[in-house]
Amino acid sequence: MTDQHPENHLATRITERGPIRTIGVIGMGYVGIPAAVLFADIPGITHVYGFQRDSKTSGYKIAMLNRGESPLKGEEPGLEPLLRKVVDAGTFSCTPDFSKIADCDAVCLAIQTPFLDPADLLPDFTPLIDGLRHVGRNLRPGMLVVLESTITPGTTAGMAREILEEESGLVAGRDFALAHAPERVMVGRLLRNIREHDRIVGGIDPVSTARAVELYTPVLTTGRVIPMTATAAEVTKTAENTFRDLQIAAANQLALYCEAMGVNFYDVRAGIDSLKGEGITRAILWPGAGVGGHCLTKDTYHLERGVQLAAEAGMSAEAALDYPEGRPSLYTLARDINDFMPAHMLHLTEAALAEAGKALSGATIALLGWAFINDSDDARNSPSEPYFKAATAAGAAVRVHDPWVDPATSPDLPSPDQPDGGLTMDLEQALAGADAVVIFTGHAAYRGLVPEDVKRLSGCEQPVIVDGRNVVEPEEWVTAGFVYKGVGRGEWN
Ligand SMILES: NC(=O)c1ccc[n+]([C@@H]2O[C@H](COP(=O)([O-])OP(=O)(O)OC[C@H]3O[C@@H](n4cnc5c(N)ncnc54)[C@H](O)[C@@H]3O)[C@@H](O)[C@H]2O)c1
Ligand SMILES: CC(=O)N[C@@H]1[C@@H](OP(=O)(O)OP(=O)(O)OC[C@H]2O[C@@H](n3ccc(=O)[nH]c3=O)[C@H](O)[C@@H]2O)O[C@H](CO)[C@@H](O)[C@@H]1O
Repeated sequence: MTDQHPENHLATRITERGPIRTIGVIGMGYVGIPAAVLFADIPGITHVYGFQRDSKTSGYKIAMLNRGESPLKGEEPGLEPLLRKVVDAGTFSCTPDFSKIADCDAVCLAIQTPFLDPADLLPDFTPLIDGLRHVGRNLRPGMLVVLESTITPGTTAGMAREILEEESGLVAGRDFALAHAPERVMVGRLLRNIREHDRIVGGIDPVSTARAVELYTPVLTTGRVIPMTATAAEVTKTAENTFRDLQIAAANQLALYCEAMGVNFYDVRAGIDSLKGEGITRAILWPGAGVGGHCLTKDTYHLERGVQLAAEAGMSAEAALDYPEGRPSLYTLARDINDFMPAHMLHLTEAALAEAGKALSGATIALLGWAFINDSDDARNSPSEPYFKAATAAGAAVRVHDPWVDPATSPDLPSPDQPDGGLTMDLEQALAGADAVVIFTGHAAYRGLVPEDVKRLSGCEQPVIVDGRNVVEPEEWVTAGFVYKGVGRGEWN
């Protein structure tokens, strides 16, 4: 007998299975580890398996986690004590044995989804597909499968569903529940973000959504669950970062206009920001040397690809995208503007050196900041990198400093072929002989730079400073004999 209402079939299977007691989280990384230990700390949960493949690069995490030690870099308040608590309580264990997925009521996939090559902007779903196959082979009726990874809209109801059904012989929405619940964590506040941020939860059908809401609700403290469809959840995640990137691009473009008109962007920003009130406040962000990191540099392209795939999938006529003929996407244009900012920083450097009677070729540049974000060692997709490459190609000698990024442990070095990768944590070493000091990251250490000290350390009669994060006070540096340029600052010499 074919069930006219497959979701009722699923509801029956879920009822038969009862409340969620055993959970699996695949991918013991920045997202998976906090998710797993928070699940394991919920009263009534019997066990949480942290599934981690025993790979060369990450297999070491298995033993570490089972000892109650976190393999994550940097400070994560509360994480290790909670990990130790649930390991000691026996409610969490890490394993490479995927067959234990069959014992779970719910399985979450928190696997990385990098872009293979920034040039083609296509995501590398290989690790995620491998994880989905492991789940499919161990899938049981009534189970809930949740994708937490950041994915292209359409992936949950499309590729993921197909793989799970192919591997299991079961039918999504009839035999098992399937949903997407994107992560909004930020490194340094993983546990807090999961507990306090609202949680978007989207199923491929209402029963799947309800089961996913049941899974995540006990984890939240001040956050609330926001239910929707799986594809809407995928669009929400990618669009929330697309919008942030767009807002930054709007600030960057206005900063370029202000420079061209000899106007101080920060005066204009204060003016715009003074407009307060319901419906008229402006969300103006900050211009800078560029946009880096793992989220904003990619999520726009996930969103764009989602629209493209929907069109190619021949969605119903009304789903075809209606957009001004031949016009580029506003969002990819925003990406282009943000990706232009390192080039703008080089133009500012060249102009400032020219005012000091020097050329870019043959100049020595102290590039301050390799991390993509303030007071962090995270250098993923750092805007400093394209600047470093372009300045070096133009004949400048570039010395990179960052007080947080340790050359000995950093996977992304300015020039790996150099003994220390062209990166130093010693500011005096970086400043020695510099014709130009160029600030790329708003580290607190750079806010306290004293112009006279920097000039002395550089040994340069008329040095140059280019401020990409508005962290120094122009007048102090001009008075100390620097040629000053700053993003959005116009003429200050
Ligand atoms: N890190 C963040 O701040 C953050 C924030 C929001 C969203 N996200 C998204 O969450 C996802 C995970 O990101 P992350 O930072 O935790 O990645 P990560 O690289 O830190 O962790 C991924 C883990 O999964 C493991 N893994 C990969 N393939 C596997 C497989 N087939 N089976 C078992 N384990 C496997 C890896 O070995 C690694 O330990 C990504 O899609 C990312 O975009 C990350
Ligand atoms: C869970 C998740 O996905 N979280 C994301 C994560 O994003 P992230 O880690 O990439 O950090 P961002 O702060 O977005 O910075 C990115 C780059 O943009 C530059 N920048 C920033 C602001 C500005 O006004 N002008 C700029 O030029 C900055 O220097 C840096 O290079 O945290 C944000 C909250 O911090 C979240 O909103 C965002 O969803």
